[in-house]
Amino acid sequence: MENLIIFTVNDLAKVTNHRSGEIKFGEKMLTIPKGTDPAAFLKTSDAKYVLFGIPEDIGVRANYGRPGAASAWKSAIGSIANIQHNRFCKGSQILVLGQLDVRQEMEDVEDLDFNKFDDRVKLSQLVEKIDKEVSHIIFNIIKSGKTPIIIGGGHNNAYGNIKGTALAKGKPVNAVNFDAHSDFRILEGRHSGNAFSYAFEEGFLKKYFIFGLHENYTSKSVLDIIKKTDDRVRYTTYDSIKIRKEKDFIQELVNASDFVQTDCYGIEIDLDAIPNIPSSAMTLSGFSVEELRQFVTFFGKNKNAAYLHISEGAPDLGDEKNSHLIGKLIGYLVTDFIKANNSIYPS
Ligand SMILES: N=CN[C@@H](CCC(=O)O)C(=O)O
Repeated sequence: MENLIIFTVNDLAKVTNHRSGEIKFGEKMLTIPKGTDPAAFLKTSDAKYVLFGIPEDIGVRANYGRPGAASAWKSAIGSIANIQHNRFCKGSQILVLGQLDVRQEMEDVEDLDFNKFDDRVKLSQLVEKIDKEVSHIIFNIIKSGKTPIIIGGGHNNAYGNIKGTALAKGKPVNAVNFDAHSDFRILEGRHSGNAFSYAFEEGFLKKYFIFGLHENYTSKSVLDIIKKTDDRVRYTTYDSIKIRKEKDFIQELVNASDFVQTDCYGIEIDLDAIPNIPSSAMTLSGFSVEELRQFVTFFGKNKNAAYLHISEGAPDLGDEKNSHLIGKLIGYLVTDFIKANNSIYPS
């Protein structure tokens, strides 16, 4: 895991705002001790959950999107460190592994232009490079018996999560994706819009459920492909649940769960499904934060939940004075997941 920037105990101290009489997550979360091999430490650590950041937006750039998702990790770790450690959720269950080292790659893409074919090829090649690193790190976390909590980055990283999980489990895995988009676009070179189609095509993804697809942003060709693979790829639309009210939110959670829980599954979240959250494909219409939290709680309390990935949040695209809000939202989702997951595996 050489392309990893380890999050040290000093880094944690810097982002934790200490107050007397209170205990914050930052005072309880574990870090990799200096000079220790992270892969070896993972195997011996008591933590059940491993926090891993991917501060990149190269996949978003390769998908003609608006950069900014690289800033979510910093915002998230700053918020998570300041959550209260109490009877409801304990920071000591979390090991903060660190972030993928994408500094050079982020510099390399600064002047690339999506409209130029050669630049697009370069962007996709860099996404493939990140895919390899992500899958290797996720493989190591899962092999050590821990549950990864991944903070993106673009939704391109779903590919590495799925591949790493499948390789660690020795079989293809399932995924449930809370998203306005299918990310099942054609195999035209890697980007943030085709993580699931690549993982499916390459045999790492067995069954895939897209929860809350926006009908306006899903092409006829993708809908046709999904229709042909109904035994393995299914969806429910946001419009059918919240606008036309043809379907019930809770019943749809149950349907999605019945579909994916037959095997290990990843929980994928794209924050562009939530109104007003700064992201590349930001929207004013979509599920509420509370519905997203219910979704995470519902899927997190299943023994087959293998990981949680929160992607596409882009504090840099939002109001400078409130850039902490995405981190705060991510903090809620992380603790919802841990609380739900703990209810099936109490420590
Ligand atoms: N992961 C997001 N994929 C969406 C949004 C693209 C964007 O605007 O960034 C898609 O490909 O449609």
